[in-house]
Amino acid sequence: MDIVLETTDLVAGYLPGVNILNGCNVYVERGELVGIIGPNGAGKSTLLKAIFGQVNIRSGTVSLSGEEITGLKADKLVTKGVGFVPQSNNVFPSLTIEENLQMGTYQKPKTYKERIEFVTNLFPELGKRLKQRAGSLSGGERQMVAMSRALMMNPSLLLLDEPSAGLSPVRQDETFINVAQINRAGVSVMIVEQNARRALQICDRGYVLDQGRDAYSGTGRSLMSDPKVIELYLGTLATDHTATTSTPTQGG
Ligand SMILES: Nc1ncnc2c1ncn2[C@@H]1O[C@H](COP(=O)(O)OP(=O)(O)OP(=O)(O)O)[C@@H](O)[C@H]1O
Repeated sequence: MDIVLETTDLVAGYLPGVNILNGCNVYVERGELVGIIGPNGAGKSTLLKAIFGQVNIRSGTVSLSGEEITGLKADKLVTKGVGFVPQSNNVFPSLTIEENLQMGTYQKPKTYKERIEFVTNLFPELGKRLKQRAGSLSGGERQMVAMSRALMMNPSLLLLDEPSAGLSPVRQDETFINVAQINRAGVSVMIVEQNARRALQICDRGYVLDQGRDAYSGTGRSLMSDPKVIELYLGTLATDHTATTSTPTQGG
């Protein structure tokens, strides 16, 4: 397996004595789109923040393509090929789309031309509106700009924290399509989502986090149709109960 990202027994938290991640093991293979779902407060966003050097890691490791990157700070991680798109405040509203994208290459300004070609090929709509201020965009369009800005550094791994949060159903759909498109362009992606069912539809694999542990893992399809996962996390809307091949990972 060609593994881009792997966390091993990750324990992390914000306040002294309170662990939010309680031994979390996840990985992303090169080219994969991996979803992290689970109940409110399970530690999904904390997992992304711990990987991206924004939460204290108390034990365990994070590796990027086999190199240990545990606890490295965000600026280092960006140069090593990790892109992170936080849930909110992820564009500079007073700057134009073009200026936002330029900020994405501030560490490697020479690559700007090549990278802007990449993102505007991916999202032609952005290319047409480069001079528009980001603050005047809809929530979904802002997410597109935020993801594009992270793509300006040509990341080998993109971490997305709830990109569909706060968007209308139509805009959520567009955002999931954009994420799938980024992945198809060759970028490995780890996405945290509250909209679990929709996320699992576009993911190659997923993890259900519960109380800071990876409780279940499997293909998107197997998780969506696993009666235990449905009962605990997805509600009662599922219709396909045929496949039950997800794996309880820690006795979950
Ligand atoms: N900055 C912080 N300081 C202290 N505790 C925090 C902080 N951020 C998050 N927490 C706590 O960590 C726990 C996990 O939060 P986290 O945001 O990782 O969960 P989540 O699974 O992403 O949940 P949600 O789906 O509701 O966003 C929660 O109990 C939360 O209150």
